[in-house]
Amino acid sequence: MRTIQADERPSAAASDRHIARPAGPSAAALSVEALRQVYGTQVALDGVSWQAEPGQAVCLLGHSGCGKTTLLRLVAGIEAPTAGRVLLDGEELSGPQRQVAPERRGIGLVFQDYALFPHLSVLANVMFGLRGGSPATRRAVALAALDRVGMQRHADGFPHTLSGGEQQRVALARALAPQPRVLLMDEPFSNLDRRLRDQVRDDTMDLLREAGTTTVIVTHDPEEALRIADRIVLLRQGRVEQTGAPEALYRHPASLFAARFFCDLNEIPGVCRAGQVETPLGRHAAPGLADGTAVRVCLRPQDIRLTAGAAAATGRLVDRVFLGEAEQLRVAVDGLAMPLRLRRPAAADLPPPGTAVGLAIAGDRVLVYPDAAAAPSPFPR
Ligand SMILES: Nc1ncnc2c1ncn2[C@@H]1O[C@H](COP(=O)(O)OP(=O)(O)OP(=O)(O)O)[C@@H](O)[C@H]1O
Repeated sequence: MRTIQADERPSAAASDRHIARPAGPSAAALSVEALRQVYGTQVALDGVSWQAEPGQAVCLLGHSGCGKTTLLRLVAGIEAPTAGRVLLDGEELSGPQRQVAPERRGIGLVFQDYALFPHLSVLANVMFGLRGGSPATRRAVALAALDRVGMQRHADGFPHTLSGGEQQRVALARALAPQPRVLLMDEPFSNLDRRLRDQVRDDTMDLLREAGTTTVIVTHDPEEALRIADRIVLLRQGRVEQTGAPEALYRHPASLFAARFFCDLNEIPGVCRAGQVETPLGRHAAPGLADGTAVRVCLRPQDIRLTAGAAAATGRLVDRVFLGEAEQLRVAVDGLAMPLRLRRPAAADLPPPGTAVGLAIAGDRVLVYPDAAAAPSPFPR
């Protein structure tokens, strides 16, 4: 089955954030072509291809075990692929004939646990990866890198005296000091608590955007990918499920898997007849699906609202969960096995449970997919 590229949709180009992102002087275009990686009988990657333009931030996104870290290791050159190629500005780094050593690739790495040397000072940690030039020059370059991440005053300190966010910044300075052509980051924010994570993440992405560094970031968190990426590569069991700009993937997920990945969905089973699916919430277009196809009609909770006017359906309010700024309502609708979930800004004027309510839905936001559970898997391993 051909994977639909979200970029093929007209809205993708308009929302591609990298257009406004100038590439740094050393930033390179990275592409991986048909990468395959097999460990014994385990197929970790199977025909994976994607590109990062110079200066772009690409997020490799997917559930645990889908092959994200393996991809990073192949790009870094820590492992050689079973098949396929890695290219930097068109030059083959890994391929059937060639395997350039990691230290000769001009690629920087930030590990999940930062991997700072505990016995070296902050400054020595940053100087560690610098080659060439006099010790005084290397020291000046390392201090400048620490300055960029706001850590110069900790130059003589040691990693164990720093907070998690500070260690992350030192790791970033160490990776950026040699001016890599590409920076790879493996779950770089996952060790930080939530409040600190947002701040460090925004600061890091600002810095990388300023430097114009081509960056590949591994994450399993869809919100993080939507927030920081110019381009997302969504992986599923060693294959690319979909690639594109964050907004394109969110608005136009190419499969039920992709839709579920980015949002909690109300899923209503149905059957396609003459290009449409009849549900208790009305009739929905199902273009391109054959008569008799079992489908899932998917509605995001934020695309359903209560209305006193013309309603797609009526139901009875079951309950409300207060979420701070927002609230989730559950509404039972005749003909649906499960109550519908709605999300809206928290309001004071909620009727009591059991009240009859009208429901309006954003018809242009309804997603319809073949029901993967009712059909053979399109992703045989
Ligand atoms: N050296 C190895 N030997 C055998 N199997 C491996 C090896 N490295 C990875 N795998 C397998 O390859 C698959 C992909 O692993 P990988 O670490 O790339 O996933 P991941 O998406 O990074 O997962 P996580 O988010 O949990 O870190 C997994 O099934 C894993 O068990």
